[in-house]
Amino acid sequence: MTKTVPEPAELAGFSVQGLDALLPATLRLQTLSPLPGVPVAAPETLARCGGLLVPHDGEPVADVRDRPDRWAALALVTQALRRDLPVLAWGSGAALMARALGAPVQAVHVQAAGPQHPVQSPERAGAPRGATLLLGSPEAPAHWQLGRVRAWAGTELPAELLAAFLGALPQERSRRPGSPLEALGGEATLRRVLTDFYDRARRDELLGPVFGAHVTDWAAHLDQVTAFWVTMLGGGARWTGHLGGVHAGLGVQAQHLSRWLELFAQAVQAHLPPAAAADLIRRAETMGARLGPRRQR
Ligand code: HEM
Repeated sequence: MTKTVPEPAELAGFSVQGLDALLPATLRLQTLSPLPGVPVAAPETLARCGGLLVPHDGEPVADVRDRPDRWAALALVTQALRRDLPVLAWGSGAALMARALGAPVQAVHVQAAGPQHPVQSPERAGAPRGATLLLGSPEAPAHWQLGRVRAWAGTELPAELLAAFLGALPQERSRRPGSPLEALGGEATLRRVLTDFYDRARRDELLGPVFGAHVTDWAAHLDQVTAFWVTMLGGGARWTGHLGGVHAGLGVQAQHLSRWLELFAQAVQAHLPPAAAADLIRRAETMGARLGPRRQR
């Protein structure tokens, strides 16, 4: 399948680059589709995104069958919503945001443009539930806002909307982490916790012999266990397996599990602030409870 690369959208008479340069580096804008001078967002760059532009690119929104790139775009804006990032969307970008927020999208007949009806994208969405309608009607919203998302149905973004968006960015910067993994400091922090935990477990008189009897390659074990926790903490599907199956033949008893949880809590508390530590310990206890019944025999 060949995909035509859309021309970068132009913001009439307005330089994003110029204004963005005035913002602190931590607040830099990113864009979903090419815009001069603005880096294109990717899942791994959203953590550094101060605000997301979702420009009109004329790409489909309602029917995205056979368009993995559009599914990826939807996944990306959904992640931006989860992070509560400030978003400014227009044209087909506005329809995409509305779809990500659950609004229906339809093809529209192009209407005569006017102050109440800017030139429309060929696909238009109703305003998402709970949105504040700023211009137009509920069925044909020209401009709406929901939380930190602002959308303009027209294909050309009025300069004053961009200026207002950029002006509000410093106060609106999202601090919500994208996943529990990010909340506890990312994979590097997780690895420090797990390395410390296995140092303790290997030295432990009860657990040490069990691990010693089954683990020969500790680096590989640490990689596996890290992949497991990354997956459990929403950092990506890196581990596939069955925890019960892995432990079934190890002779794990109740005393092993409670020592495991005790040492895990010690390692977690040594590296994480109290709230993040409590969250990780609670997750381990829940998993331990699932390993439970087999232990009791
Ligand atoms: C909530 C509690 C526990 C969690 C979340 C957990 C997690 C894991 C994970 C993710 C693996 C690697 C699986 C893989 O290779 O794909 C693993 C392996 C292992 N676990 Fe646990 N575990 C728990 C409790 C225990 C306990 C109580 C013991 C007893 C000492 C234990 C001993 C082992 C051993 C020996 C292996 C290596 C098995 C092998 O490679 O043959 N685990 N565990």
